[in-house]
Amino acid sequence: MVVYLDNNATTCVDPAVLDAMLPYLRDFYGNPSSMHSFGGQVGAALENARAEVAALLGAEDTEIVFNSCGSEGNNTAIHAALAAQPEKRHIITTQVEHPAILSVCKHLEKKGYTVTYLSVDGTGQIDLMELEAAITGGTALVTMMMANNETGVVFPVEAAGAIAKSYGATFHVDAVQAVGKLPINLSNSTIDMLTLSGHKLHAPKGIGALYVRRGFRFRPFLLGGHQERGRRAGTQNVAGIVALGKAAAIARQHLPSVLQEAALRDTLETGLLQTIPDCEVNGGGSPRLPNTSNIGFKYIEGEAILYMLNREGICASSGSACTSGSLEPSHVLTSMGLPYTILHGSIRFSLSRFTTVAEVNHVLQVMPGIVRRLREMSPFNNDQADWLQGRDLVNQH
Ligand SMILES: Cc1ncc(COP(=O)(O)O)c(C=O)c1O
Ligand code: FES
Repeated sequence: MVVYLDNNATTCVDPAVLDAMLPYLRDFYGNPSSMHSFGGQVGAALENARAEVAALLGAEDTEIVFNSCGSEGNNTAIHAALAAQPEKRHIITTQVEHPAILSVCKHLEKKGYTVTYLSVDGTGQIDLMELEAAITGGTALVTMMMANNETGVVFPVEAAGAIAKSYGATFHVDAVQAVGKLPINLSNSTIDMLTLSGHKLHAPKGIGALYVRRGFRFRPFLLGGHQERGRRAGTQNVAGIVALGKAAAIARQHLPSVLQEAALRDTLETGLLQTIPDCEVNGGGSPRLPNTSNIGFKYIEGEAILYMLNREGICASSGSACTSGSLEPSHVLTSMGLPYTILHGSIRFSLSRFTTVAEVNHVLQVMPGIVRRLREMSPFNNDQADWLQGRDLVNQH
């Protein structure tokens, strides 16, 4: 049995989504831009999908631009915001964004842009006063995530957007983790552009969308053909778009019962906290996504926990060094100022509407034993241990 609790990394394709897309791989292979009706029927499917995605976001159909993934959406949005106000060379983002934002910002700094990275507190939350203090009339863009992929912490985006608007800055939101998990209504919103990604909401990988508010002076990132009303060149991923449309329709139906998902997450979280000493919920003091639980188990390595969980058929993840291939612990947890023991011993469980009570119970059954065994093996089993005092040791992991 595989217990899949890594839904913030990616999700399974909903069987209904697969059924909807298959005909567009097998039978209806026409080009949606073609003049003949064989292609034309494909074009109609695209527009239906666009309407479904728009409905999930409370947007208009024409405000949805299909693309390949969340990373593309984020890159495009930043590019478009800077092109819309080329005289402004200041960007505001946060320290805990996804690399698809942070890497672009680092790159832009080398090109002469100034970037402010807003800090977060111990609960993973930003301070709007810090945004107020940083923003000026010269700020081209404020970009932040709606919900954090590692901790699930939700940012007050509408309030941040109101500040951005009052200074004339473009406001972009990376909602890759939020879409389908939180209600979103862009019809009355401060958001100019919003990124989503299909594979986080039970559509396949390789399809995404960027919402671009009507009237926003958008400059395309990919130049070429006139697809997507000239806003994203390239023959569309028709099957992927149909899949995203179906996934959006299902997500919209499912939204009212997202609270049940939160109940299952809470069962997992409180169960672990009750049975395992010395652990805490990262971001627990902030509003969070209903599906995410990031827990720090002190004195042991997250990677060791993942290894043991894997042997039990349980998929989870850690935002720390080894899994991401870098030598640093999670930039999100580091920005929260968490102690080293937590930084290295944190595990993210992320659920979906397909997660069952039996799966959660399985985790609750095996986790206490795993943590106990690892702690027995660990020489570092209290906060006073010498190794914790030596900062330089941390980077050797
Ligand atoms: C918050 C956030 N933004 C962007 C992305 C990138 O999305 P994609 O994998 O579709 O490029 C992810 C994926 O992990 C994410 O969690
Ligand atoms: S983060 Fe991988 S060993 Fe510490």
